[in-house]
This record gives sequence, C-alpha cells and structure tokens, in this order.
Amino acid sequence: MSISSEPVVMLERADIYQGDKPVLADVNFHIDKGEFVYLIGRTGSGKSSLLKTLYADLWLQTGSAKVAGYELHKIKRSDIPFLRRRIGIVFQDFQLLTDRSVEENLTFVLRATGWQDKADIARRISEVLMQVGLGTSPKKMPHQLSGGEQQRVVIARAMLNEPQILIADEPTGNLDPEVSNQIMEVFKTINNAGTAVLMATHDYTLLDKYPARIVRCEDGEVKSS
Ligand SMILES: Nc1ncnc2c1ncn2[C@@H]1O[C@H](COP(=O)(O)OP(=O)(O)OP(=O)(O)O)[C@@H](O)[C@H]1O
Repeated sequence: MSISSEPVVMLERADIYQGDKPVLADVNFHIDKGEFVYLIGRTGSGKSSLLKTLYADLWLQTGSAKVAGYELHKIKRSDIPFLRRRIGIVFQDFQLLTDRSVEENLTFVLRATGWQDKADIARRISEVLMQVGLGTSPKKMPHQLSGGEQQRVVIARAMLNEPQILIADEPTGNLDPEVSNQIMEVFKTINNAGTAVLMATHDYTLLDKYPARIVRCEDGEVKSS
C-alpha cells in the first residue's frame, strides 16, 4: 500500500479501557484520507474514550492503531506532541485562553509548535480565520464573541498546523440549532478541502441533514457501516 492511500486512522483488534474498566473490545475500523465520519452512541458508550485513544490520551494496551502515520501501540511519549500536530482536536467546551485575543490564542499555538517568523504567523492566522468564515476582528477577546464564533476560533486553532484529521467531540453540543448548522458548514468546507473529520455527536438531526458514514459505539463494541 502506498503512503498516499494509507488510511488516516486504522484500529485493529484494539481493546480500550478506562483504568481497569473495559469500555470497548476488539475495535476494528478505519478512516480514509479526506473521509467524513460520525461517531454516535449513548452516553457512556465509549465515544470519548475512543477519541482519546486516537490522540493518545488513553493508552492502547492491546491491539494496534495507526493515526496520521504514528503507531499508537508503539508510540513514545516524546512523539505524542508531534502526533497531535497532525490531528486537530475540537471539544464542546471552547477552551480558549480567556485572557487573550483571538489572534493571541492562535499565535500561542503556532509559537508552541515551532513557528517563529512573524509574517508567516500572521499569514497563517488570516488563512485559518478565513477558512472558518470568521468575519469578526482577530483583536477581539473570547468573551466578546458569540458561542458560534468562539467555536469557529477553536476550529481555526485546530487547523493551524494543517492536520490530516479533525477530531471533534460534541462540537455543537452547546450551540442552538441554527448555529450548529453553521458550524457543520465549516466542518464540511474543511472536509471538502481534503481534511478528514471524525465527529462524535448526539445530534441526530445533523446526520440527516449532512449525511456521512456512521460509526456506532454500542454494547461495548464499535460497529462501523
Ligand atoms: N476518567 C475515567 N475514569 C474511569 N472511568 C471513566 C473515565 N471516563 C469515562 N469513564 C467511563 O468509561 C465509560 C465510557 O465513557 P465515555 O466518556 O467514553 O462515553 P461517551 O460515549 O463519550 O459518553 P458521553 O456521550 O456522555 O460523552 C463510561 O462507563 C464512563 O463512566
């Protein structure tokens, strides 16, 4: 298999635990480059645990997994920050630095990941803000933005280092339906430009409105269509 056609996520016979508690057993699934996949399942069915495994926040004890080129069953702790640069992570709670402007929030991440040139930083920030359709001033503080605008900044932040996949855990969970649709449009635009998206959601209206492959956490298993 050539590198270019290799899936961005591949799990084989993986067992996922929270401490001693088995959450998901014998997980086998893959996500191709540029795919859009929903992750659904009841509260407590293991969606967040599965996502945490993908960004190496939960350790894989059995089976194998490869994400964005990194083999998680063999990954060294020192490589985890590099894995996470190839993955964009978006949570329900916005987790912006509240004492810094939009621009400063984004600069902070770029500097932490090795960017130094001011012009490059400014250019990349304006690119990602355009990508998420944020019309508002980059000088604004998070509290001056609506929930939908804050979530756009979080998505922009996740896109800064051109990840192969965006992993989103309930990204519309705190937003009203109209704003949720706008955020879905942002994810669709990003996906159409080639980034894979894995989105955990409880919002089944989104599944009808924006159809895509569905992966389910159910009865301690991952069922992939
Ligand atoms: N840090 C933790 N320590 C121990 N058990 C945990 C921890 N986090 C989650 N669990 C347990 O693991 C199981 C799966 O939880 P997980 O959060 O992955 O489910 P979920 O499908 O994401 O739920 P939700 O839709 O409510 O976010 C649950 O039984 C939960 O109680």
